[in-house]
Amino acid sequence: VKKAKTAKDSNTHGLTKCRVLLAELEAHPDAWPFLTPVNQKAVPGYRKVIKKPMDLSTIREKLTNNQYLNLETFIADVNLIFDNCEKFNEDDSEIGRGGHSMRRFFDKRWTELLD
Ligand SMILES: Cn1cc(C(=O)NCCCNC(=O)c2ccc(F)cc2)ccc1=O
Repeated sequence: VKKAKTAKDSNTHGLTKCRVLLAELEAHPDAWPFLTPVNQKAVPGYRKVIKKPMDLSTIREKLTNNQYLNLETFIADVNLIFDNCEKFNEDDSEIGRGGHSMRRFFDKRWTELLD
């Protein structure tokens, strides 16, 4: 029997789904370019082109610090990783293909986890 949803309940369930989704993204074979912030000293042009860098370790930090209000704000940061990747990398490159692969995986998994 589905309990009446309070704001707190939705938040808790939403955050549990964030933890599940983040763990799966971190464990994905194509996750390696996205596990840590892009090294802006080592990657020419990145600082100028990408206005809002994002990566899985930063999302992990924000989740640990309770900085995500709900599933939507979490999904927005994950999509930022993939949008940055598409902006900076050719589709036909190792990292570009990895970003598309991860986005397809994420889209499938969060829609499966929806209530
Ligand atoms: C998302 N993006 C990443 C890069 C990039 O060059 N990233 C370097 C990845 C180096 N990191 C690793 O190799 C690694 C990290 C953790 C791990 F557990 C195993 C391997 C360049 C453009 C771009 O748009």
